[in-house]
Amino acid sequence: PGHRHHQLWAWTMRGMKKYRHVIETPNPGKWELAGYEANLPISEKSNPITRELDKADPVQIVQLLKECDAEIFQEEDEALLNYKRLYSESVLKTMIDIISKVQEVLKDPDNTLIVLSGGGTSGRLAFLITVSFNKLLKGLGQLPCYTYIIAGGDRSLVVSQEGLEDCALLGIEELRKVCEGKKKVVFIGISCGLSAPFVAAQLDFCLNNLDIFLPVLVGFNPVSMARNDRIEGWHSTFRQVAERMQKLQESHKAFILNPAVGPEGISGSSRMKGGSATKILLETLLLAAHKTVSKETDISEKCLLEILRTYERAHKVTYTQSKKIAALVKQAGTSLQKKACVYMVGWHTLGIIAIMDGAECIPTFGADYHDVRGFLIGDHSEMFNKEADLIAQGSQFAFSQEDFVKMVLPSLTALDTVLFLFTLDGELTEVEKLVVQVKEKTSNVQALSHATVGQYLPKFQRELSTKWILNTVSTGAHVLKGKILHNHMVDLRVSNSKLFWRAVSILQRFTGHSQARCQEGLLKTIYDPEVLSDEIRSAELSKHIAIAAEKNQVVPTTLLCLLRNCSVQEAQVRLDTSPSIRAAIEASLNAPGRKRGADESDPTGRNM
Ligand SMILES: C[C@](O)(c1ccc(-c2ccc(S(=O)(=O)c3ccc(N)nc3)nc2Nc2ccccc2)nc1)C(F)(F)F
Ligand SMILES: O=P(O)(O)OC[C@@H](O)[C@@H](O)[C@H](O)[C@@H](O)CO
Repeated sequence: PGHRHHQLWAWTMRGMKKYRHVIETPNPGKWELAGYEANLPISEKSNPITRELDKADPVQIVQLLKECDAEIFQEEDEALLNYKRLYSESVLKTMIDIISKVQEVLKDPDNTLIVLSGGGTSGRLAFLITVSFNKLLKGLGQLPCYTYIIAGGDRSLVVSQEGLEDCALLGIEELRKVCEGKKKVVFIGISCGLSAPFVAAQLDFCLNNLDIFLPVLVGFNPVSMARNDRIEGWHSTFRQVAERMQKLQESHKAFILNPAVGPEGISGSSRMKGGSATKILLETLLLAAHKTVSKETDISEKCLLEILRTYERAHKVTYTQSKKIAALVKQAGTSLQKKACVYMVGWHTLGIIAIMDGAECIPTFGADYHDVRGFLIGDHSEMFNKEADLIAQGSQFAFSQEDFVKMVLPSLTALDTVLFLFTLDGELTEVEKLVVQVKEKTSNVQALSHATVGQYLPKFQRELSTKWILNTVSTGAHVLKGKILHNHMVDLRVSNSKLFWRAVSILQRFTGHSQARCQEGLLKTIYDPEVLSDEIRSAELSKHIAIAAEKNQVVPTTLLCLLRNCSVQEAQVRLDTSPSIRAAIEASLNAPGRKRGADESDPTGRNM
C-alpha cells in the first residue's frame, strides 16, 4: 500500500545522496533544527542525547534519561525552529479555552460526560486520570463525570494488546457505548504520536456529531507531522482529521493540545516522555477546572503555570535520588541478565503505575510477561470498568496483593528483585508485613518511599515521580541486558501498523537501502518459507501484521538478510549461533566490504 510520505521523503533524500536513504543525522545536533531527521515526526526521531545509550553504565543511563525527561519542560526557543512547547502562550490559551468547556460539564453531570481515550499507555493514562478525578468528585460528594476507553478494554490495562489500536471501527463502537443518552460529551482523544487509528476514528466521529461532542486531541507532534497513511476500514487519515480539527479550533468547536516534548530516549517509545507529558497536561487542565468551577472567576494562566511548575519541581526532586535509582537499574539489570524477575509492588495508584510499567515491557523490549511485573496493594474494587474481574481471565492478569502472595512469593529466589512503592504517611504496617515475607526469600528488596516531610510532593507529582523511576529502571535494566542498539529497540515485534513502519524505517537506517527494498525484505521474512507473490505484496497491511506478530526476531533476521544478501534461513542460523542479536547485527554491520557510516560503532560485546 502506498506509503505516500515515505516515498516523498525517500525522494527528497535521494536529492541529497544518490540512492542513499539513510537519514543523515548531524552529530549530536539539536532535534529542534528543521534539518534534523527532516520529515520524521518528533515522536519517532532518535534523540541525540541517547545516541550511545547502549554503551552507558547505570549511572550514565539515569543521567541520559533524566536529560530526556527534562526536555518536557524546555521553554520555546525563538532561535531554533520554534515548535510550541508546554509553557508556550498558545498552549496555555488553548488549555484555558478547554477548561471553560469542562466546567460546563461539571455543572451538569446528569446529561454530560468527559471521556478520555487512547491505545496502549495513552489508554492506561486515560484510566488513571479518570479514576483520580472521579475520586476527587466523590470526595466532594459529587457524581462521577469521567469515563475512560482503552483499545482492547480493561485487559489492555494490565496486558498489552498492541494490535487493537489499529481498529478504527472498534474505537467508534466503544465511544457509542459509553455516551448513550448523553447530551454533551467532551471527548479527549490521546495519541502521543498523532497516529492511532482507534483515536483518529473516534475524533472523526465527534466531528460528524458536533451537536453532542467537543473533540479534544492530545499529542506531541505538530499537525503537519500527524500520521498520513491510509487507515484500513476508514476514509480519513489521522492528519486529515487533525487538519479538520485545526480549522474548527477558531470557533472553539474542537481543540488540539500538542506541545513538542522532544524525541524519546528509546526512539518511538512514547510511554516515556509522551506518557509523562499526557499526565502533566491533563491533570493540570482538569485540576484547574475543578479548582475554579465554583468561583465565577476565570481561570488564569498564572494558576496553570503554578501547577505546571510543581511537576517541574517533581522532576528535580526525583532525580536528587539518581544514585539510588542507578543502583535499582543495576540490580534489575542483573536479575534480567540472570533470567530472573523484577517485581514492583505499589500501594494504591502507585500500584497502578507499577502494573502499567510491567505491561509496557512486553511490546517495548520483547519481554516475557513474567520478566517485569507490577502489583497493586490495597483496594482496587472501584477502579475497573463494568467488565468481569480481570484475574479470572488468566494468570498474566494477576495484579493484586493476594495474587502476589499466592503466585509469586512461593517461587521468589535470591536472584529476583522486589521493589516496594509507598508513601510514608500511609500503610506502613501493611508494607512491613509483606517485606518480612519477601525477605525470607530474597535479600534483593528495595524500597521507594515518598517522604511526607522535606521534599513533599502532592499526589499527582508523587505518581509522576514513581512513573519516571519505574520507566528508568525497566528501560535501564533492558539496556544492560543488551536489548538496545544505539537508542533503538531493533528486535521489535511487528504487532501493529505503526510498528510495521518503524521496522521498515529501522531497516533503512541500518542498511542504507531504499524503503521499497527494506519493505520487500521484511515481507520475505514474514512470509518465509512462502515465496512472495504480487498477490501477497498487494495484500492489506493487517494481513502482514497478523502473521508477523506471531514470529520472533523478524526485524533482526531481515537486517542480516539485507546486510549480507543471504537467505532467511541463513540469517536465522547466524542469529541462533551468535552470542546475542546485537553482536550478530554489529558483526554484519562491520562485515568486510561494507562502507561504514560515521555513526556505526564497534561492538561492546554486551549480549542482547
Ligand atoms: C529514527 C528512525 O530513523 C525512524 C524510526 C521510526 C520511523 C517511523 C515509525 C513509524 C512511522 S508511522 O508511519 O507509523 C507514523 C507514526 C506517527 C506519525 N506521526 N507519523 C507516522 N513512521 C516512521 N517514519 C516516518 C514517518 C513519516 C515520514 C517519514 C518517515 N521513522 C524513522 C530509525 F532510526 F529508528 F529508523
Ligand atoms: O499514544 P500513541 O502515540 O497513540 O501510542 C499508543 C501506543 O502505541 C503506545 O502507548 C505503546 O503502547 C507504547 O508501548 C509506546 O511506548
